[in-house]
Amino acid sequence: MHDFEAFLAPAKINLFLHIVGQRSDGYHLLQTAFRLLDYYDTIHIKTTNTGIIKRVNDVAGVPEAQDLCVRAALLLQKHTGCQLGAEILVDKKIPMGGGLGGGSSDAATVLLSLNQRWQLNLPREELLTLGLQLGADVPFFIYGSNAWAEGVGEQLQALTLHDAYYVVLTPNVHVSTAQIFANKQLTKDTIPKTIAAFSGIAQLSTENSAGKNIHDEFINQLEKVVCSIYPEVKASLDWLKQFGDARMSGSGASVFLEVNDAETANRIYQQKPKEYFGFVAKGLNQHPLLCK
Ligand SMILES: C[C@@](CO)(OP(=O)(O)O)[C@H](O)COP(=O)(O)OP(=O)(O)OC[C@H]1O[C@@H](n2ccc(N)nc2=O)[C@H](O)[C@@H]1O
Ligand SMILES: Nc1ncnc2c1ncn2[C@@H]1O[C@H](COP(=O)(O)OP(=O)(O)O)[C@@H](O)[C@H]1O
Repeated sequence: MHDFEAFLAPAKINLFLHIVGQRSDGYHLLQTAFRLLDYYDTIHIKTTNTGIIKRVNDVAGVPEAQDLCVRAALLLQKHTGCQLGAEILVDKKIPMGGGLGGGSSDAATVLLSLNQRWQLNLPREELLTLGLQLGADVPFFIYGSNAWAEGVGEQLQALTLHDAYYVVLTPNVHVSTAQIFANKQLTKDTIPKTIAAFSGIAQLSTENSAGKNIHDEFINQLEKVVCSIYPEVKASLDWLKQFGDARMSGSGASVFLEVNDAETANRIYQQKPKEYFGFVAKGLNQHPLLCK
């Protein structure tokens, strides 16, 4: 690992997710609130002068050419004409395809770190536009703070959230995002909400009762459809709901419960059935690479 530098790529959860319309290309227009978590992949990067982009470890289920880290580095290289290269070691901790944004976050971390280490100094806005080419969640991870998002997730506004801890469970199923968005049961014309309405509710901190601070008006509209197709997701959500107002993140399969303190989160987590993968995380206010 000599000469490699480590860069963190945090997970995210969607505190709510509404579908408010559909674009002419079929993509759905969303409203969502993204929250960063202190649960990370680590991307180790060594810059080289060979011009070659190379992933130096195996990642189960992700061929090198499809890895979002590699694709992000190649995109940045092509966009800028940069002659430098990079060796990338991807240390995955965030479950893949679990609605926690790991792949998107890895890509954002590569764009942010190589922008510096290759001394490209592209402004944040340009990186946001580049990131969107790799996935709808990538701009959020480049944005730097928790965010209210619209469009397909690329129209971002900073969101101030109170301190909170999350119990996250990821059932061992692969949810197809495309399949869920194509489902006929999905509500696609929810009346848009305002960031002010969400912020008002999100600021309400509950002193004693767990998980009451995300109001019923702000739900994950993909959750019902995912639960009807994947009983494992429903089971883990039902388990968490014993303790409060649990939600699904993104298009699943991960589910989470927000609580006020680490003690409560750990107490709930310790009771989880052994077959569930999960973790406890603190909500972050800023991306670790973009702390002012
Ligand atoms: C719904 C979110 C919320 O964070 O889910 P997660 O990926 O985090 O679970 C994201 O916006 C997911 O965005 P992204 O990760 O780019 O979606 P993909 O997996 O590439 O999308 C797969 C397919 O789902 C459909 N799709 C996706 C996003 C969207 N806003 N409308 C859609 O209709 C499209 O058919 C697309 O081809
Ligand atoms: N570095 C990476 N980490 C995770 N997934 C990756 C990566 N590169 C490509 N992928 C692909 O992207 C898909 C979505 O990954 P991820 O962002 O973890 O989930 P989600 O979009 O559900 O939040 C994975 O199923 C995987 O095939």
